[in-house]
Amino acid sequence: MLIETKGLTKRFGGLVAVNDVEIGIEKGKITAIIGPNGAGKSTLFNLISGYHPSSEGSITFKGEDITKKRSFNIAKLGIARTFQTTNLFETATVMDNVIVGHRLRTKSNVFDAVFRTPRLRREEQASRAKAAEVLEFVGLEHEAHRLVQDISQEAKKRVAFALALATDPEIVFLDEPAAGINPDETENLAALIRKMIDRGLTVCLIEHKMQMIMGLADHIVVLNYGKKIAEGTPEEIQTNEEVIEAYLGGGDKHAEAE
Ligand SMILES: Nc1ncnc2c1ncn2[C@@H]1O[C@H](COP(=O)(O)OP(=O)(O)OP(=O)(O)O)[C@@H](O)[C@H]1O
Repeated sequence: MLIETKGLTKRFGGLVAVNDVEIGIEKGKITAIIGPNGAGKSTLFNLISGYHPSSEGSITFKGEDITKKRSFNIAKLGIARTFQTTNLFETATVMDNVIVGHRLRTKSNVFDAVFRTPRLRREEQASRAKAAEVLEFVGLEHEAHRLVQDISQEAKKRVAFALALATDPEIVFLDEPAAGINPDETENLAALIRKMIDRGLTVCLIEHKMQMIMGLADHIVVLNYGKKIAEGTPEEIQTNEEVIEAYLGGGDKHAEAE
């Protein structure tokens, strides 16, 4: 397993958002985390990517304990993520947005910036080259110099992917990558996710669009009220009684329909 969690728990005051969760994310595969609204999916992502400290339990990446690491150091290890609402700089170009993502991996400091040292110039060039490479990968090479505010919703999703890829990750966590886009655009993004797998990446995603997930995921983990209630192949999950009950049973807000 590339990533494993054991007994992972997150409490917010009295609320147990993630409750004793054990998952394994296999290298080179697409793992989907599904569950009704408020099930703890985003919190689980936040724990693994170091945005929230866990209350209990452990997280390992390639056997190394990363439970206590901060988000910056986790990103450096090769774990990237996108957010439900990625904060892009709307009035900057697509290219500049992606360059910011790449700066995470560079070393220049204020001294370098003030004196425009060779290191800074070298790194700027490298960042630009990396941004161009990932923009081509996500199919946005022709939009690189457009302002983010002028590109389509699907293209913005691709920029978010490019930002994550610019950090040279081994695994990418995608938080609802297909939210707010139409079925054709959703299929395009699914194809991009498959392309990431073909290039040797591992993908873990949260998604409410069941049709997309069932056609894309190798392995599905289902959360409900913070607990893992099922996991398995799409076929196994679709026929799992507890999963059907979680989606169709009581409760106020449930997963959005296709
Ligand atoms: N920072 C926080 N402080 C307090 N409670 C939180 C915090 N983040 C999440 N929660 C609560 O934890 C629970 C799980 O939320 P989370 O966002 O992880 O669910 P989710 O499965 O991602 O939901 P959605 O599908 O709506 O995004 C919810 O009850 C939520 O209100």
